[in-house]
Amino acid sequence: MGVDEPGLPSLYDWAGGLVALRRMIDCFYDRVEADDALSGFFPGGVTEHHRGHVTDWWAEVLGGPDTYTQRHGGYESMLRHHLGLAITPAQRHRFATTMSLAADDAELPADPEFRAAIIGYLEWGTRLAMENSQPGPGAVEHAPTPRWGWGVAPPYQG
Ligand code: HEM
Repeated sequence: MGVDEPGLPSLYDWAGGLVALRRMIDCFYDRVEADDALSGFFPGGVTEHHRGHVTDWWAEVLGGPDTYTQRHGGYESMLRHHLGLAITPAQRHRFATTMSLAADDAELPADPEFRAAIIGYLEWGTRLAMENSQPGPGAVEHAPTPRWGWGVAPPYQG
């Protein structure tokens, strides 16, 4: 169940759990590897290690198991990976739209409520990643891993 939305399934369960999220992440990085704007971030291709860790991050954010916090270093580790990348607005936009396409590739649920929720997280997360990737201080150094929910448009329960 969602961490703070009693009576509603978590976004993680709605997506189809870890297997479905891994499918989305694989579709995403397969596209990234062929993308002129994004492939340069991953010289030599996107490793199995990276794909697995990012899947665990998304699973935790969407209300699944807290594996990323327990085993991969949590928020601080995710933040560290983005420091200094100097992500541009165009690269951020490409990243977000590519994930939306990957959700289609992976045949995640296509209902408006689920897609609105994950796109909301993507807009939020990519903008934070872009800000935190710029030179100089400014990033929030310690925080819990975020937990995302349905927001203002949960599944309709007439
Ligand atoms: C919702 C937005 C994002 C999420 C959830 C996310 C998630 C993550 C996570 C969890 C890691 C660490 C993986 C590990 O523990 O090994 C990571 C690393 C990385 N991310 Fe992101 N990221 C986001 C946005 C971006 C954007 C916009 C870019 C670039 C355009 C980017 C580029 C990278 C790169 C290059 C690394 C690996 C750095 C390295 O291995 O040194 N990320 N990301």
